[in-house]
Amino acid sequence: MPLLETRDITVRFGGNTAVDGVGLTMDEGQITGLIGPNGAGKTTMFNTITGLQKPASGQVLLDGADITGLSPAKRARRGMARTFQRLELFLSLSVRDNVRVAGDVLRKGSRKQLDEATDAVLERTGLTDIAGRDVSDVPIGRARVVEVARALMTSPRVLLLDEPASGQTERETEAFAEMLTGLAAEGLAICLVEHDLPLVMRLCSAIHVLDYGELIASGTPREIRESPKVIAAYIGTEEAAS
Ligand SMILES: Nc1ncnc2c1ncn2[C@@H]1O[C@H](COP(=O)(O)OP(=O)(O)OP(=O)(O)O)[C@@H](O)[C@H]1O
Repeated sequence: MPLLETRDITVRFGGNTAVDGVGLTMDEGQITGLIGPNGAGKTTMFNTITGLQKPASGQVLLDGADITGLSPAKRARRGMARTFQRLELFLSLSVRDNVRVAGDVLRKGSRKQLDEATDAVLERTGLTDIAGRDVSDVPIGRARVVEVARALMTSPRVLLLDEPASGQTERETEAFAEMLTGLAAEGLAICLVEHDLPLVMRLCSAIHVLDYGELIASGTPREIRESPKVIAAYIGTEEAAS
């Protein structure tokens, strides 16, 4: 059974169908890609999975349980965490406090335990050296890692990342890729929305492709690369399906 599954999700904004009957799955210990040209419906799917967007129809299942009616907070307590395409950090707080605050909200335990958990996450994500800096002074590539660290503070089972590599240098992306591979190896189900297609092809075991709100392909990176529908969807965009 997949850890996370959507069944026949449709989302409409007025007369515009942003997501049209999409069913996709994410497995434990795997990095799953969700790709598609601009406006394809990727962020809308993330919003629907995490409870920020109510679908017109369809279901979201976590571990086989229907969570479609649950609030974002309840989903978070069940192990769902995400990052945002437009960074949603607390700019007046330090890196450490941005990470710590997520644990404050969701973790039980003493102050000392929370401090220790924060240190462990900062270490795990390679942020210890900049922990005391204001997040507003941190380059965007590393600020994206701060968002991931904050998500990890909730001890998620499913982690949804919305364009995490955007704004990163090549070196930062390398370190980031290594971190994601390590997190998946520890059992996390990671879903990656990302325009850096070579990165997606390299990291993901399965990829779902949206185009104009419809799921046009699901498969391994090789199947996706060779899919005529996917190639057609990307023709005319700057991104090459290679
Ligand atoms: N709140 C909203 N109100 C109205 N239309 C919306 C809203 N959010 C998204 N849309 C529309 O829904 C469609 C899907 O948008 P979405 O942001 O999910 O695409 P995306 O694949 O994440 O795009 P991008 O790669 O550019 O981030 C687009 O046509 C978009 O204009």
